[in-house]
Amino acid sequence: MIETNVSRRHHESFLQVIQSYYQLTKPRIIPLLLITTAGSMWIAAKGQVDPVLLLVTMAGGTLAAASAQTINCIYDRDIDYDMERTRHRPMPSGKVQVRDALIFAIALAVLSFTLLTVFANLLAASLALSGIIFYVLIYTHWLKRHSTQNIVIGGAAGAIPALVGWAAVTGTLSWSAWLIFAIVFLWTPPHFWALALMIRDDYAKVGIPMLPVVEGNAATVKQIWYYTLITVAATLLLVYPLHSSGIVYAAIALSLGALFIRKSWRLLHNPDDRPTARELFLYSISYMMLLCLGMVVDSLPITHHLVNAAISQLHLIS
Ligand code: HEM
Ligand SMILES: CC(C)=CCC/C(C)=C/CC/C(C)=C/COP(=O)(O)OP(=O)(O)O
Repeated sequence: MIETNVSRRHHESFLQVIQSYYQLTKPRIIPLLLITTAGSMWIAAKGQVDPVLLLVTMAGGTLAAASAQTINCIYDRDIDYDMERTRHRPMPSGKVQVRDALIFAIALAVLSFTLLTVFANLLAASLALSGIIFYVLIYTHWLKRHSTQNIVIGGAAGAIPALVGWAAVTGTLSWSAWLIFAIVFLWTPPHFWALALMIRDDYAKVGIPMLPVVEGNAATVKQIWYYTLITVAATLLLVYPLHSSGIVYAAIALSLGALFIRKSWRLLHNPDDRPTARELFLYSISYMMLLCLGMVVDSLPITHHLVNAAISQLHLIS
């Protein structure tokens, strides 16, 4: 009886340890990073992605992002302890020691690099590694605590998975790859500043110079507005002049974009209204998810067949 209780306790604490390491990787953000990788892969492969390559690239991307987030958790453990939202993370709450987290992060990075080099190619592996380095050194170490432009420049790290996807398929980077990178890059300020408007007091408390803290809500919503407009315009360049996506993607990008602009416009006129900021933040996530799914659907051979059939029907009628 006593032995059973002891083994149950061991079992529970083992699960808690696993859970703590899992939380270090900030797992909720990773699926969207992977969706941007997928959008890029499908366009690069013209709708026919090798399933093994897809699996390997997703796994390599996940490991790289998890490594980057773990190092971020180690570095930011002081401010994470002071902020309500992040206080219960594994580092500030003392569930994982710095040395162990560091070993975990290095193991993840090595695994990611090896997997991508062996089963995809060196360019994809190096891009993922540069994503980790950029996120840790440029965003976390250099900019996050020192510049109101922290997330604008730092946003480049979050856009790298799109390059990884393209590189995994083609072994090179093209204009379209850089455009998908730019779309995620330009989308990041509306995504993050909408959230920062909601939790600016938390950032102010720990002295992180997020734009709403330093320049106020009115200046922030203006910036969000401009970035939203440029993001939506950029999404259309995939159709023209690049011709990498077709009419189905164009319709999706236009509809999603119109809604993005509407929500951003509402925030522009209600800079102090937290529910409006929250609505834009939540929408920004659905927007990126659906936009990338639109890239995938548009690239599929069946979509091309259906579109061509519809166009021939229209010709017949007219
Ligand atoms: C420098 C750039 C970025 C910053 C500073 C940032 C910051 C944040 C923060 C602070 C949260 C709230 C997380 C929480 O409550 O624990 C969040 C949520 C989220 N971010 Fe970002 N983000 C950035 C870029 C990205 C990128 C590039 C993606 C994916 C393409 C992304 C996807 C998400 C998702 C999916 C969530 C919602 C997670 C949930 O369900 O709670 N973010 N972001
Ligand atoms: C290819 C590759 C490995 C790319 C790395 C991409 C990556 C990890 C992007 C994450 C972007 C993000 C959610 C930042 C939040 O940081 P934060 O520290 O401001 O968030 P917090 O306030 O919740 O701690």
